[in-house]
Amino acid sequence: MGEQRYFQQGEIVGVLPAGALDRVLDYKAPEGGCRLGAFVEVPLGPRKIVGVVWKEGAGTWDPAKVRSIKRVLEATPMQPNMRSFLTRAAEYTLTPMSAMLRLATRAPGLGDTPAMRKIYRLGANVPDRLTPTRERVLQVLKDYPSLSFSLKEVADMAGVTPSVVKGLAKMGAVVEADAPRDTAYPKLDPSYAGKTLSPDQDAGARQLRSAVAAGRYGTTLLKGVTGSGKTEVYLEAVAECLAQGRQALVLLPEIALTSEFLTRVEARFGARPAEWHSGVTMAERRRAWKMVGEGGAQLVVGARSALFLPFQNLGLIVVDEEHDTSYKQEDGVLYNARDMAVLRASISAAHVVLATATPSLESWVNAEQGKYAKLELKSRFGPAVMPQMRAVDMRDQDLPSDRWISPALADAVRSRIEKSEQSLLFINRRGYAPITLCRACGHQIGCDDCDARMVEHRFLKRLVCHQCGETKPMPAVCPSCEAEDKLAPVGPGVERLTEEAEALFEGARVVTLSSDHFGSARAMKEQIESIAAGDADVIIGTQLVAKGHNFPKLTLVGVIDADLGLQGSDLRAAERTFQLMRQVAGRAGRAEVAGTALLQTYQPDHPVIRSILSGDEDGFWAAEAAEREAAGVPPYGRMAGIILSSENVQEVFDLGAAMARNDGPLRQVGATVYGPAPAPIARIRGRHRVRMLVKADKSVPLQAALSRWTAQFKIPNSVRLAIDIDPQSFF
Ligand SMILES: Nc1ncnc2c1ncn2[C@@H]1O[C@H](COP(=O)(O)OP(=O)(O)OP(=O)(O)O)[C@@H](O)[C@H]1O
Ligand SMILES: [Zn+2]
Repeated sequence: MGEQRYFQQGEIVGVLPAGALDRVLDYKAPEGGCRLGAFVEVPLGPRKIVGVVWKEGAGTWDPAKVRSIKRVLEATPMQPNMRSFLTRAAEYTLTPMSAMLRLATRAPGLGDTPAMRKIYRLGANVPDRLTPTRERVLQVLKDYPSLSFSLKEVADMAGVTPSVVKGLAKMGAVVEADAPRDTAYPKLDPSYAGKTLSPDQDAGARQLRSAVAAGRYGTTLLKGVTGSGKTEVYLEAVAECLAQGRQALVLLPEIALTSEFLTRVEARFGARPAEWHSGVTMAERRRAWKMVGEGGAQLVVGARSALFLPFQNLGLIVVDEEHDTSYKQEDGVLYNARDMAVLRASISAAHVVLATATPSLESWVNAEQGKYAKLELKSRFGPAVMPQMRAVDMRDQDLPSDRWISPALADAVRSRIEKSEQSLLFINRRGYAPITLCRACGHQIGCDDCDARMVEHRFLKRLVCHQCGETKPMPAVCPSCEAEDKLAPVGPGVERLTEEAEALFEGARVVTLSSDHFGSARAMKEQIESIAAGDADVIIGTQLVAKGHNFPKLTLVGVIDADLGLQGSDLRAAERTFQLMRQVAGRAGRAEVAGTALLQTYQPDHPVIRSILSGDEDGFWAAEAAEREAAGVPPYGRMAGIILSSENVQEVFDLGAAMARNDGPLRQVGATVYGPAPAPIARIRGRHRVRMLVKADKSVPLQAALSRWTAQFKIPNSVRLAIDIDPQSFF
């Protein structure tokens, strides 16, 4: 990376402010000058905000009136390829540049002066009296001359109280010094301890290694059945990247998966990488951000926002479980991390590995068309075989309306308990019951601010709105007719299923895995580890368990409601159900004993259920692709969701109608706008919501047309307009 252009003090530069005005503004370079790309603090009105020196100044202002940059922040200047990434990501997602830059400056304490900490080293003086505790301290410092210890660390290692160390410092036998708080991550060694790979895995690893070694942009779809060892294979791509001296990023869809992954990285490379997600401390996040920028972090494991870290020399991005819907950010800046990973890699000459057992249709089509290279692992690693999948036809099962575990499934669970094997019962619904109904008047308890029912959570002892997060206690009487003792739960959630399982399988250890049940990432990690160690007989879980976990004793998976995802009008309903069912089933039989998956369904002949059971994946994708192509929807056509919201219902409908009428810029490129219509969830947090859908051919330059279209309207401050390119959800 070459040094970027330098501006002398007083030269006019253009600064893009983060998260404020969406414009590059002129400032004077401060005392000492600044480089292009520098992170700076500038005055904006009465405020001070962080920005980046984006380009030369426009010079259109009276130089006497141009204000000066306050100061240059301690951070490596942003590189040109990061600036083009942000620019292109903003163009693609129709996001204001300043909001985009905000994603790239989300380092806690970025504006603070570099934090220092006290470290302790061996001093020149000899203490007047050498007590055993003092001797131990000096010995520790002698043993590790290259480490910088904090007070607590030396004291702990020597097994003394901090005052002993302080005492030695007073005598000059120990030196107290200031050192920067953020330090580089320990070196990862690419040749530390590779596993012996199976022939299939080895061939895959070679293909990925040479793709990374090529040093050019490319994307590989790594499709491997659950338990085939995709992680082991892509870690070889990481090894190659590190050996090339470039940085690597691994994105995981779920924080709960990081801890197991970090352990595997440590086993492979001898040290732990940097971590970036909402579960790490502020101090650690600041360290990660700084070190990624300075090259002191070779590998980052993180959530989607890690894509906006200031990598200096990015050679590889792995998107694990690439089909996962959580890669789509549904709040604020609407972007899909999988697509943005491809964009960032193409700008940085990096390789992308999309790893999954059940690809998204988009990626499957890209691989079929040759845009992505394809790599397949068709069998499980070692003696493990793929689970058998069978339907339980619920029409034949004798079950009262407030029970959900069929006799057939219950028998299967019992036989596993007898053999000390584990069973997993999967239900994709948090809480106790989705509906609370008054049996006197039929009223269903809803959220005050949203057009949504409140979900009873017994564990939290509250009713919770899954749209806005609002909670309230269960009322004593019906809020509508005031009848007493008439409120009843309707339908199952994970907590209610636990209750049923505890009653059915007396004496068995039943454990619930749902995100609501853990106060911290650590608590969840411990629960997952204890299950893996065999401390549970029956696991009741939501979505959380479907992803990536390894429970060696698990041999049975029961899906309580396989039909759940097939309802609704989402164009991806079939795809999602297929992915989810195959993923959940993939938790079974990952070690020696073969696994079975039982799907409870009322529609065993539904084409999607049939293809899930038959395991004819390519057949499923091909049929799904043909249907989408015929309908001209993604990935064969382009779509954008337009969501207008306001507290005033008339205002959103009026604006929506005006937008639909004045669709000239869209029609010009052959795009069509549908709507406006009330959104399926017509009110969230007190705001009324109206949706429109824009459809176009794949070749249409949709973003430009959308910009011209929306620019025609004056959007009142009370209305929020969100444009969702390639929408994944339609609520
Ligand atoms: N070559 C190997 N040597 C030793 N163990 C291996 C090897 N390959 C895979 N394994 C083990 O097999 C298990 C499954 O591997 P891994 O988690 O990588 O599979 P996966 O394809 O990512 O599965 P999923 O899609 O279900 O997440 C792990 O416990 C892993 O350590
Ligand atoms: Zn609500």
